[in-house]
Amino acid sequence: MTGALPAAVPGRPIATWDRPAWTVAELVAAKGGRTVAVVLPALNEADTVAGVIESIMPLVGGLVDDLVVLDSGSTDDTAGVAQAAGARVVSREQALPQVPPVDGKGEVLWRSIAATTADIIVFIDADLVSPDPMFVPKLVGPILTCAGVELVKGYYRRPWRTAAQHLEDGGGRVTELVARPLLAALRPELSHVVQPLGGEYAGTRALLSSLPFAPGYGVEVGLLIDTHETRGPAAIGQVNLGVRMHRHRPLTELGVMSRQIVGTLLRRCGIDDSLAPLVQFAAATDGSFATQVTEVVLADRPPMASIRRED
Ligand SMILES: O=c1ccn([C@@H]2O[C@H](COP(=O)(O)OP(=O)(O)O)[C@@H](O)[C@H]2O)c(=O)[nH]1
Ligand SMILES: O=C(O)[C@@H](COP(=O)(O)O)O[C@H]1O[C@H](CO)[C@@H](O)[C@H](O)[C@H]1O
Repeated sequence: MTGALPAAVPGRPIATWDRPAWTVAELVAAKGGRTVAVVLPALNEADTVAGVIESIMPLVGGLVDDLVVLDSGSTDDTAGVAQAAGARVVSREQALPQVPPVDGKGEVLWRSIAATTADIIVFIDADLVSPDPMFVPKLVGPILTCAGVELVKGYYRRPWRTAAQHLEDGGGRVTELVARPLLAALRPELSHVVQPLGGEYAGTRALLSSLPFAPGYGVEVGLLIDTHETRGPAAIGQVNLGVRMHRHRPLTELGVMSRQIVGTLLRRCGIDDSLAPLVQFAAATDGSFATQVTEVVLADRPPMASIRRED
């Protein structure tokens, strides 16, 4: 069922489904008693979260057993919009009451393991624009049909709206300028993962609850490296989801994201990080430059399996 594997690179290639052809009915049959949860991490996504939920709702009750929005401390109406669209909304505090929450994407993905009991968890970003309803089926396909696969990363074209509203590939700036070059340098066996930072991926509960979760935007690269380290390349798959469009943050915010990703990546590779904050410079209208300092936090959350829960 796999597509053509990528050309051989150092280490074993990652199993790649370039033209996934499973039908939803085939996947429902393949579940065999396993349960599937879809989790949308959401921080102030009131504008887009309903559209993402609507793309998944037709699967609820069949392929999907639980559709959860893990609210990341939103100050807009993300929770209200998500609930009205039919998702179950869980706050960080509700997910794990006995552990005070910290900010960041990694925190909500970690807490989502406690917020659902599903055997397979699919993460889908809540800032997607017109997501394809087949994202979730394609992501769970390899896990449901291919024994041993425990983490499936989505990959896609990432068109970028230019001023002329033309679509041209240009998304994934941190992926192309930071994550991919650093992985080539430090973990070449992961060089052929097309979207190492991609926010659309599926994992088994057994895997996800056994790993630490890096904070903030380091979570994806941390899980990818840890899965490779602990389970080997055969546990990782990647599947072509077609086209993905999302909200694009300004460069300064991606600089902060990059600092987090670099810190996590270095630490996972046994290289000390200075823990120095990121200092950025914003040009003022009078020609001067104002500094903006952002601290980096690299403390992981421990594997959820090690947390005693107050049920
Ligand atoms: O502290 C955070 C930061 C991000 N997110 C969510 O994680 C996903 C991806 O984050 P973002 O859109 O900021 O990354 P980008 O896709 O722009 O690179 C989105 O659904 C965010 O709402 C979150 O839940 N908590
Ligand atoms: O890939 C990237 O370079 C960044 C930023 O993407 P864009 O340059 O705004 O398309 O997005 C990554 O990081 C996000 C946060 O973890 C994820 O949600 C995206 O899926 C991931 O691609």
